[in-house]
Amino acid sequence: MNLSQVLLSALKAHGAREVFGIPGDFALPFFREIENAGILPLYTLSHEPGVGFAADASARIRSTLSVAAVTYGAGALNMVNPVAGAYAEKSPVVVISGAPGKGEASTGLLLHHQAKTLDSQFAIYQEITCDQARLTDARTAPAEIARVLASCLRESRPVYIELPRDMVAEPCEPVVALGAPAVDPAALDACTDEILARLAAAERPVLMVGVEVRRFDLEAQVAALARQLGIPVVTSILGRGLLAGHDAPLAGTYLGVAGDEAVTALVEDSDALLMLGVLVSDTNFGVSARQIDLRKAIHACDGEVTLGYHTYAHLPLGQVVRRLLERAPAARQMPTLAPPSYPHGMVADDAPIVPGDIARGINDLMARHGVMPIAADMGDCMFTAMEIAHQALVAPGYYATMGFGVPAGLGLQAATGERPLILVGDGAFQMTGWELGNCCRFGWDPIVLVFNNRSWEMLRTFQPESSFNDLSAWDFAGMAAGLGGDGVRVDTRAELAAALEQAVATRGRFQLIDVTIPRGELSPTLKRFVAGVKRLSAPGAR
Ligand SMILES: Cc1ncc(Cc2csc(CCOP(=O)(O)OP(=O)(O)O)c2C)c(N)n1
Ligand SMILES: [Mg+2]
Repeated sequence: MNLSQVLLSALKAHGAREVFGIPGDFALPFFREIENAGILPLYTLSHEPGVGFAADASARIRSTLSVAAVTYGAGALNMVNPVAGAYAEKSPVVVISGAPGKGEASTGLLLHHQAKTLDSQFAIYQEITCDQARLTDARTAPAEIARVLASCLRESRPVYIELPRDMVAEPCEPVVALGAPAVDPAALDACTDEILARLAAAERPVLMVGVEVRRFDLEAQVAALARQLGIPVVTSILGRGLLAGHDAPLAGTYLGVAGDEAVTALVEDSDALLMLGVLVSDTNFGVSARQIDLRKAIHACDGEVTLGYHTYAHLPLGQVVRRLLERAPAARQMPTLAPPSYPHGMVADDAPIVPGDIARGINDLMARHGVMPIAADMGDCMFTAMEIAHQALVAPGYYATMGFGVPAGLGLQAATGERPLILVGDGAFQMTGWELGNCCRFGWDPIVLVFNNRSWEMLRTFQPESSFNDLSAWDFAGMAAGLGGDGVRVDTRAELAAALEQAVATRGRFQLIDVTIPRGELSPTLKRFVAGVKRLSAPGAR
């Protein structure tokens, strides 16, 4: 085999099921190898941010690594933002960048696509990946690939592989995958015993699940653990959608002052908050009504478990969950929880549409036609997603970048074959919505709801005096046909209800519903979030 075939085979063996990418002259030879080898299907998109977001979503929904292949310089540096978001939200994306060959790198000329030096890109990617390799020697390449792919899966973070274009066809030995690092059984037992002792001594234990539970494919085990422990479960905002379809005593999503009061009280009154795979971020905890004393919490994330003032190192979450399941006593009783409730029954009348209506309309639609995986962009559409019945959701809930929604929806359909629902604001659609033009090439047919308030509304809520938050009215519905889909603008709730039914009934072409929302109208969740942030950030609030 050659180096490209070895790399592609190793990627597939480690869980990759496709490559998203855009070539360039430094990557053309590698893309030719991808196409000729047929080891992984290649989906080329139109702009590298879309490549990164699509690969990120594929990794999230399949709970394993994914691949984003680009050219050197203009391509790879164009993808820095999505990879940074994948790093922040623990999504294992393998970035493969073409690069100048040995000969050209030594000409002494400034090469096209070169920024500062030929090492600059590698240095930039060192900041947003957990491991890196430059495949400049076919003798060491298998071990380099094995190391980097093992890091990607172990850390659940992006990694970076630089592939000089004169190396792609070099004969190469296959990759031998590295095994998982050994775990100290005594430390694991001491840690799990301490966790169980704290939970047993607590009067109000609560389990909070976060992104790592999905990333390490632990939802079934964590649902079983919650049942065995007999304690209520909540998700973090970034963990929204976790345990959907699993039998777990799920109370809802913790949103602090922006969320359900009962869920907020459950978490903030707990005397033993067990956080599994939760990122302790401002979006997860920044709107806590009361400061949660994290020193009383038990936090398992990033391969460590912290209890109070001490930390157990090198304990992967999967091992901790496995050992807890083996050692936890059977629950005396299950918590009596009111199941989470979600708004239904949108009135299909001539009233204008507000974001809360969209959540109701989608909940009604899914009650009739079944759930769909959801990709949400940053903006009020993401807060509206918190009001949609709990199911698989990918959204930039912590890194909070715009542009994620449409490409992530395409990544979902490429990865799962399931038709996704995409929620995106007009501002974010202006960034990456055009990737919909690639749907017809690959047979994708997402249903896309554009929250068209002609505004950067989230910014306006924090700075209403600035007129630069006003956007003009783009006719997104009118643009759909030119991109190979169907578009309709809806101004009333009756029109929204009809458009949703029509979209579900139409397969094979993306369906874009351009939803007119009066400027200034917010989802109930965003209203509470903004009010909470303003109140908690007021002088003397804490
Ligand atoms: C890549 C990037 N650049 C800027 C910003 C900063 C921002 C956060 S929210 C927002 C406005 C979003 O407008 P949209 O119409 O999409 O949604 P809505 O507020 O509901 O009306 C901006 C510009 C972020 N997060 N990411
Ligand atoms: Mg908007």
